Amino acid sequence: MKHTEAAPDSIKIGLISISDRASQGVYTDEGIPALKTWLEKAMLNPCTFSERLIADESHTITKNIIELVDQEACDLVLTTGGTGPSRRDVTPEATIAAGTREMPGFGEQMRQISLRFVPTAILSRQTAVLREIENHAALIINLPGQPKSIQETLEGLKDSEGKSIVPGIFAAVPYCIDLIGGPYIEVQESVVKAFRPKSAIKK
Ligand SMILES: Nc1ncnc2c1ncn2[C@@H]1O[C@H](COP(=O)(O)OP(=O)(O)OP(=O)(O)O)[C@@H](O)[C@H]1O
Ligand SMILES: Nc1nc2c(c(=O)[nH]1)N[C@H]1C(S)=C(S)[C@@H](COP(=O)(O)O)O[C@H]1N2
Repeated sequence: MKHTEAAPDSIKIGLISISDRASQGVYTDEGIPALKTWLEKAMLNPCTFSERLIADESHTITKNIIELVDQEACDLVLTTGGTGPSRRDVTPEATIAAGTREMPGFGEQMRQISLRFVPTAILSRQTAVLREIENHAALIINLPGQPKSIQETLEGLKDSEGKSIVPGIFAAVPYCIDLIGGPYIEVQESVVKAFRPKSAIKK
């Protein structure tokens, strides 16, 4: 469906929580709820979510990303967890295996943002990729596993009056999805301000 003022494009979003313990029921998964809560607050488009809670297994992560893009036609896939230096943290490599091209700027910006919250931000190896198949493409982004890091990285750092100090990575997502031929994403400006060149803004 093409964008019109009356009917914003609907967007399909895949959410993957990657945690050995949450997937085994040792603790309750907070990753998917935190992702959904933030997206429901930020997105003005109607969204359909496909959710997966899986262990830190490389093959399973790659397979789930590919299924969400190729079979469920997701435009955007967000993962949470498994980006650190522990032996079991394999999300970045599994994401790269599912991608056709890497988008390193997302990881770079996330580490910059996260350094404003935790000195251990540099321990996250998070990245992003495009997966481009015939007639469809998607953006896949890794977020760290700490549930609070989801809002921190997507929304960025704000002052006490809500003014942006460091923009969150979601600011660049709508234009990236435009460029890969996906739906026109509109976001709640008070949550995150999307950056698009003037020529790409639809009235
Ligand atoms: N899906 C989740 N739900 C709730 N809390 C989580 C989740 N993932 C991580 N956490 C919390 O964030 C901390 C750091 O996340 P990290 O991804 O490094 O976990 P981990 O030590 O690899 O363990 P696991 O994969 O079993 O969650 C965890 O120790 C846990 O307290
Ligand atoms: N915004 C933010 N980024 C963060 C964190 C956090 O709490 N907030 N935790 C850091 C820590 S302690 C680690 S080990 C790495 C990797 O986390 P992961 O293995 O849970 O993905 O993310 C880092 N990035």
